[in-house]
Amino acid sequence: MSQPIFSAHDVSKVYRSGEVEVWALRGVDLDLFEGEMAVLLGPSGSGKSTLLNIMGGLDRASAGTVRFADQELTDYPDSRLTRFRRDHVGFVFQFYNLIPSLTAWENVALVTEISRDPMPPEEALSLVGLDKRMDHFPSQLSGGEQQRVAIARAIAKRPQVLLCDEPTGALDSKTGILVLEALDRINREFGTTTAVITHNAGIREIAHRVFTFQDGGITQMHVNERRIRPQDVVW
Ligand SMILES: Nc1ncnc2c1ncn2[C@@H]1O[C@H](COP(=O)(O)OP(=O)(O)OP(=O)(O)O)[C@@H](O)[C@H]1O
Repeated sequence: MSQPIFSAHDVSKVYRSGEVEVWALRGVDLDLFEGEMAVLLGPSGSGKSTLLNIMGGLDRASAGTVRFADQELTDYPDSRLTRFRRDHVGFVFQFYNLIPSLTAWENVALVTEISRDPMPPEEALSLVGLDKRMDHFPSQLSGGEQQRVAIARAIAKRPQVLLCDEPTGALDSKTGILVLEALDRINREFGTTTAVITHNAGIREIAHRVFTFQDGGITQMHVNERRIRPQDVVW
C-alpha cells in the first residue's frame, strides 16, 4: 500500500424532496490506498452506499471533492464520469443483476466486448471458481454462484477498483465465504483496490482497514494488524 488511489475530501450529500432535506453524508474524508482491502461498516442509513456511489461515479456529491489517481472527478460532466466508471471501476451489488436469458459466459462477455483491455470471460470465471459452470444460465446457479458471476463480470475489464455493496448480504455463511474468497483472491493477485460494505461485523477481519459509519460520517478507522482469510471468518 502506498499512494491513495481515491481521496474523498469533506464530502457531503443532501437529498432534497420538497421541504424535506436528508443529509446522507456530512463532510466525510476517506482515502483508499492502492491495493488495499477496506471494509465499511455501520448501521442502516449511515451513508455507506451513498459514499461508495459517489466515489464510483454513480452519484454526485453536494459538496466536497473526490479524486481518483490524478483525476478530479468532482466537476466531470456526465459523459466523462461514465467513461471513468467504465474504464476504472467494477461494481458488485447485493443482488446480482445478471441477465437471465444469457449464460454465465455471455453475461461476462457483455462487458468484455466493450472494454479496452479485458481478460477473456473464461479467465474471469475461472478466477472465481466457475470454470465448470460457464454454460449455465443464472437460474441453474445458486445465489453464491450467481454472485461470483457478477464478480467475474466486474473484474473482467481489469478495473483498478472494485466497489462492493453488501456482496454477501443475500447469502448464507458457506456461499458467502466463497464470495469473499473470490474478492480476496482478486485483491491479492491483481492488487485491485477493494471496498466492501457489509452489515456482517465478522467480515471486518479480512480487511487492511475498517471504517465505521454513523449518521453520515466516519466515526472510527481501525487498522488490522493481522488479516484473516475468508474461510476463517466467523459469520
Ligand atoms: N435517493 C435518495 N433520496 C432521498 N434520501 C436518500 C436517497 N438515497 C439515500 N437516502 C438517504 O440517505 C441516508 C444514507 O443512505 P445510504 O443508503 O447511504 O445508507 P447505508 O449506510 O448504505 O444504509 P444501508 O446499510 O441500509 O444500505 C439514509 O437516510 C437514506 O434514507
